[in-house]
Amino acid sequence: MVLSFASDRPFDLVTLGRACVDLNAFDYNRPLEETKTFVKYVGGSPTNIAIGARRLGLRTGIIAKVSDDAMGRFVVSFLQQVGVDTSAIVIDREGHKTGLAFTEIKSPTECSILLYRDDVADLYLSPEDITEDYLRKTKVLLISGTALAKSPSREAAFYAAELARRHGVRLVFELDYRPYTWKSLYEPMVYYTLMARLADVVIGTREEYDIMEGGPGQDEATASQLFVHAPSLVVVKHGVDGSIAYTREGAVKVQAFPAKVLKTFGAGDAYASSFLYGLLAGHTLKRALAMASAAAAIVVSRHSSSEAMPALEEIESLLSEHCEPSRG
Ligand SMILES: Nc1ncnc2c1ncn2[C@@H]1O[C@H](COP(=O)(O)OP(=O)(O)OP(=O)(O)O)[C@@H](O)[C@H]1O
Ligand SMILES: O=C(O)C[C@@H](O)[C@H](O)C(=O)CO
Repeated sequence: MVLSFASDRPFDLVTLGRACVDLNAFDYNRPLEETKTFVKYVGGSPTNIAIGARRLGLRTGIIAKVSDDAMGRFVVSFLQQVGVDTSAIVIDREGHKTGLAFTEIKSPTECSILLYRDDVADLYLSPEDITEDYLRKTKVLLISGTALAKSPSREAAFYAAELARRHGVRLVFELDYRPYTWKSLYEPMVYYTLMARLADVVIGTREEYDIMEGGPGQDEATASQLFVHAPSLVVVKHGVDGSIAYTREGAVKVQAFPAKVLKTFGAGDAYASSFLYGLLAGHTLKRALAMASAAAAIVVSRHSSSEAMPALEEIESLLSEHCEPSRG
């Protein structure tokens, strides 16, 4: 087992961060300016991860703040339908809105996201909204880096991380950098570093680690610097060039799977949910990485990032198709 987890907890995974709405271009393969129709999905990286992990059979929940309107109700009701626990979702009573993401699908390789996130409800999650009892109930807490972009969500995330450590909950930090939410590059540099040092597992793209480190770095050096602190597992994603996981004992690399790509976003969320599933199921690091990579390849071939999350059989079938790697 790569990591041990507390036993006898009602939840396997709780995520903390934004619960939002994605409006994905329906008449795609054109710029956003020319897109007239959109399909509405639940979105936001930590929410997608809770949904993806639930689809694989994990018992998941999410700590978030949503608007007191139709968008907030849409998010909560979808999560309930798919079996993600919503009892720690707080309703904002001060009129802040749920974030919206308009996704542009110009071509399978040219995608972008236009976020409407001014004064969004999720960044108003506050330490008072965090319940110690809820955190005590999970094996893993995943914190999204975007939750650190602003107070009081920033303090809520650090408070939750502290409670997680106190109660033997494994802490996963997903860097999840979205440029528009931060005031300067110094902010993510400082807060990412502080959170990453507290976490057991850190997951991010090379570009996101560069933001954290304040300049271009090397994967191995990134991992070694974190191993001085709490992390024992550091995952660096390189898009279609695959990903690599470092432990104190060494590194394991996995290739991306070939995919008929519809859009590029959502890959990272599918990857995290499936990777954590693999770790919690006690698979080898190689197998957990391959499952992550397979889930990501499936989601990039589909229209959404949440409803598109694959079932275990779909991941296993892709793995066996490519005969990689052996079970562990
Ligand atoms: N075009 C692709 N085809 C197949 N697999 C892909 C593709 N892009 C990404 N992946 C897989 O998804 C993993 C994560 O992708 P990436 O490094 O782009 O993370 P990310 O930037 O967090 O994703 P996102 O775009 O969802 O924010 C990669 O390591 C790879 O396994
Ligand atoms: O909130 C966002 O950043 C957009 C997401 O909702 C979207 O589903 C995505 O980018 C997945 O990673």
